Amino acid sequence: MNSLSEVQQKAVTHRDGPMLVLAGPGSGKTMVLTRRVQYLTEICHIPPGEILVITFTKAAAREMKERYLRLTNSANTAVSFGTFHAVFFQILKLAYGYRADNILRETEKYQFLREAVYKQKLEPDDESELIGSIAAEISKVKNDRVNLQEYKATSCNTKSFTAIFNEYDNRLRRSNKIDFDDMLVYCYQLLKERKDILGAWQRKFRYILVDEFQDINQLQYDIVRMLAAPEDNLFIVGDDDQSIYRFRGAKPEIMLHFKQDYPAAKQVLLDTNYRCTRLIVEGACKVIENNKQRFAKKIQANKQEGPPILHHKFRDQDEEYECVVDKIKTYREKGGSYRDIAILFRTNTQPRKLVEELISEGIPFRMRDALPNLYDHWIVKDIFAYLHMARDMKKSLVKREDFLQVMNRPKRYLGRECLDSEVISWEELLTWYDDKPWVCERIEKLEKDLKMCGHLSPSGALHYIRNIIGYEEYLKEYADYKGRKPEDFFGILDELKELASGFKTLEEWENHIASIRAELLKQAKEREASSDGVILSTMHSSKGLEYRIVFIIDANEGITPHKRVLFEEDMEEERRLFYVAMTRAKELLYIFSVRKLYGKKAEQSRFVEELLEE
Ligand SMILES: Nc1ncnc2c1ncn2[C@@H]1O[C@H](COP(=O)(O)OP(=O)(O)OP(=O)(O)O)[C@@H](O)[C@H]1O
Repeated sequence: MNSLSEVQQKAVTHRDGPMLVLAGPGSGKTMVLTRRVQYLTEICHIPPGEILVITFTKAAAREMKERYLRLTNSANTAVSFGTFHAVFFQILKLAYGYRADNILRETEKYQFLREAVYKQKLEPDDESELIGSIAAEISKVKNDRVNLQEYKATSCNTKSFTAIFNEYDNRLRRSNKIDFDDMLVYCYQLLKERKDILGAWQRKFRYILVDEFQDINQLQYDIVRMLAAPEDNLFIVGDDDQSIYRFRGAKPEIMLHFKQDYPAAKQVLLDTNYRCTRLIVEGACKVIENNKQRFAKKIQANKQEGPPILHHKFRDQDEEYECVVDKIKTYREKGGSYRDIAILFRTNTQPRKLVEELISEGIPFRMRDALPNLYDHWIVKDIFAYLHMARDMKKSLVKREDFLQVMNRPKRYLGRECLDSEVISWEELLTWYDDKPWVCERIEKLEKDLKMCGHLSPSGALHYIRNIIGYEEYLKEYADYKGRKPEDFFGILDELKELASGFKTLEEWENHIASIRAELLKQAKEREASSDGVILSTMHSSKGLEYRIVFIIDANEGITPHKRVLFEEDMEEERRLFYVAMTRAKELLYIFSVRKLYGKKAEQSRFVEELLEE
């Protein structure tokens, strides 16, 4: 067992009242929390049932409980380890008799929202994107306790949003369901209105410990404050530099202002990193020091200097991923385990090509996040509709469904009524519109373009569809209408072109797509069975974890930091994310950038520049 440092000891043995433990990465937060619970039960003789440890994820609660059981050498405990939602649901369960089947499942949620969206006749191009952003907005409204009447929506027009919100909420009530946000809202209302119930829970949980406090939102904080009163035995642990959930409503300023809410609060700083070698700690600190909104602190490493952080710039992703694969193979040949290695990236769409590379090289891997399928994106579906039409032109068998998908992308002024058979007849189309020469002109151009496309490789056809057929122009207008940057949509086309390169025919490409799909399914099944595999994770999902070797890939502007960053506070959050990623490495950290991304010049990430600054 590790012996505690002096400051760790001070935190662990704090007796009563509020306490803030500010901690750097790898400084032993989990260890301090578990040791403190042990101290409270074994030394202070607090009944274990009076202690509540709150974490952000189920996995963290499980991990914390297991570590505590190992520490105390026991098989079970009455200490409660749970997420905010689990704890608040327990309170609601007792008050209202809710059962687990009252909790709305994710699939039901999307079904309810989808139906509400249909009623508004919004006709989005990307239905799942719209539903996702409406779901996030509903969650924000509930969590921030915003008055819906005064709220201005961003996912769609405010009138439709209000109608969708109400429809969704009524649907929940009718089916006697609550969603995850309601758990907080209802719990807050219950404890606010029923002093007797609040009193009972205050007596039950006399000691409350909260992990990852920097990620708390307003509603969670308000409830925790009520529960902790009047004794205020609130022990909070967090690292403001690792706050990465602002987009989900986390308010790191709550931790920064904790001393104002609790002037009597004691505070300690765990500033020694026991995880990473010294050069990794120094590099990470150099980057994070560029943030202005933070508790000023100096983190030092407990470990030796170790090898330097290895930064390398590659020509393109092909060269970059080849190097990742080579290094993994070499490490493995020297007897290392795959599971010692993590490859971290900013967004979960990033590693598609890498995944293909790992599959073809036979390197096992485990993904911590689901990989969204690019081929399910509406833009990709449009492109494939064109590609299929171009292929089918040769046999004069262009399908109605493909034609319908893109007939007005770009605008050709065509109506669905002009098509009545399953296979397109160009003559009939021209006859239908013979009184509209400008439409006929467009039909003839499309026919000619498709014939042309039919002779090209997939990659050549993609270029043709984008530039000659005018799909890029259509996307520009679409982005304009949506108030988005066209680059957001062009990125999908760029990525698709990259994936298409090397395939001579559409058939060859589609066979490859099918085999990758099958392989990913197989891998997902095997994931549970075999535990050895390189870890592939977004930076967000890597929080709290540690690996001997870490690769941060595509450290480029537009990726990390993400291109959607608008304000300085978002940039600081991006920097924190990069800092979290860097501090996952125990011994070896590779940071890779590319000079060309999807065929275009790419700038190295500003975070790399900050790291390399003299
Ligand atoms: N006093 C200590 N002496 C030696 N090793 C320690 C000490 N405290 C913590 N460690 C080790 O340091 C590593 C990091 O600890 P832990 O995972 O608890 O950090 P953390 O603060 O939760 O990190 P993060 O916030 O970055 O996820 C662990 O391997 C832990 O065993």
